[in-house]
Amino acid sequence: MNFIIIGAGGVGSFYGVKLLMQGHNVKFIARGENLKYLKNNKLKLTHPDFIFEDYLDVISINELKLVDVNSIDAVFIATKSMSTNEVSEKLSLWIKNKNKIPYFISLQNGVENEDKMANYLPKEFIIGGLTRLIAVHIIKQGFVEAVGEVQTILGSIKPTKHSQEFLEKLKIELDNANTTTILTNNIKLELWKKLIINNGVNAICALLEEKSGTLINKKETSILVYNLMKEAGLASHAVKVNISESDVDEMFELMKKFESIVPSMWVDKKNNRDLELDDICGVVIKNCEKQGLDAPYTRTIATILHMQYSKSRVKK
Ligand SMILES: NC(=O)C1=CN([C@@H]2O[C@H](COP(=O)(O)OP(=O)(O)OC[C@H]3O[C@@H](n4cnc5c(N)ncnc54)[C@H](OP(=O)(O)O)[C@@H]3O)[C@@H](O)[C@H]2O)C=CC1
Ligand SMILES: CC(C)(CO)C(=O)C(=O)O
Repeated sequence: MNFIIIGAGGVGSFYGVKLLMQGHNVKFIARGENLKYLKNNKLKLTHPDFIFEDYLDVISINELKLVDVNSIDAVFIATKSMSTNEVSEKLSLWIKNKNKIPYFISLQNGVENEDKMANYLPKEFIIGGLTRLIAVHIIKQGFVEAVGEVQTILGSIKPTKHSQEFLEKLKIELDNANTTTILTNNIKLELWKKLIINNGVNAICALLEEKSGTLINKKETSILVYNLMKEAGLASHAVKVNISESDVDEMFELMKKFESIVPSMWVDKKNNRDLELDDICGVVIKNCEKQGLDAPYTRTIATILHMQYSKSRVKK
C-alpha cells in the first residue's frame, strides 16, 4: 500500500517505519531542521523489539503537490493538534478536483481533530484514530526512541462500505507489524477515553517533571491523577459522549499497568516547544463549563503549568 505520514516526529516516525518494514511505500512529510536532516541522513528508531536505521523518503508539505493523489491509499496525520487546521487546509488543496482521494487518518491526541479536518476534507474519507500504550519521542536529531506494546484504535467518522473494507485491510497490515489494532463504530467514545488518560497524566507530569508511574503509584499524587481523569469523563457529557465512572476506572487501571513513561507534554516542555494544553486540558475545562461545572483539578494544573512555562520558556 502507499502511505503519506504528515509529521516525522515521534508517532509519525514510528508508524511510518512500521509500515516501511512491512514493505509498504511510505512518504514522510517534515519541516524545518528535521526535514533538512532527514533529506541527507538516516533515521535511527529503536524499540525494545527492533531497531531501524535507514534513509526515509521525506518531503516538505509544499512538495505534496508533486505527489499523485490517485496513487495514495492513506494519509496519516501525526503532528501535534495545533497543526491540524493548517495541515488539513494544505491537504484540501492537494485533493481539489481529484476523482480518487485517500483516507485521512488522525493519530493525534485530543477529541477535536476530526472536526477540524472535516472543515476541509470530505467526512467519508476521515478516519478518527488514536495510539495508546506507546511512548515515542525524538531524543535528538535523527534518533527516535519508542517503548510500549502499541494499540491503535481506528473508526470512520462517516462510515461507508468502502471505508470499512479499507479499515479491515489496514488492520491486517498494522497487526502484521506487531501492533494491535482495534476497529470501532464509536471512535468519538474512544477518543474521549484516550483524553481521560492524557488529562490524567500529561500536564501534571510536565508540571512536576515526574514520570507517569511515579505519580500514579504515589498515594498523594495518584488521587490527583484520578481526579484529573474523572473531570475528563465529566466533560464528555457536554458533547453527549457520556463517559461512565467505570470507563474512568478502566483508563486509570490501564495506565497503572503501563510502563512509567515521560508523556509527550513533558517532552515538549523539555524541548522548549508549544504544549498541547488547549486540546487536552482546555477541552476538559470548556466542556465542564458548558454544563455549568468547574474542573478544578484540571484548571489548577493547567494554569500553573502554563504560567510556569511562560515564565521559564526561552523565547524562540
Ligand atoms: N509521542 C508520544 O508518545 C505520543 C503522542 N501522541 C500524540 O500524537 C501526536 C504527535 O505527537 P508526537 O509524535 O509526540 O509529536 P512530535 O512533535 O514529535 O512530531 C510532530 C512532527 O510534526 C511536524 N509538523 C508539524 N506541523 C507540520 C507541517 N505543517 N509540516 C510538516 N511537519 C509538521 C513537527 O515539526 P516541528 O518539530 O517543526 O514542530 C514534528 O516534527 C500528538 O497529538 C500527541 O499528543 C499520542 C500518543 C503517544
Ligand atoms: C500518555 C501517553 C504516552 C499515552 O499513550 C500519550 O498519549 C502522550 O505521551 O501524549
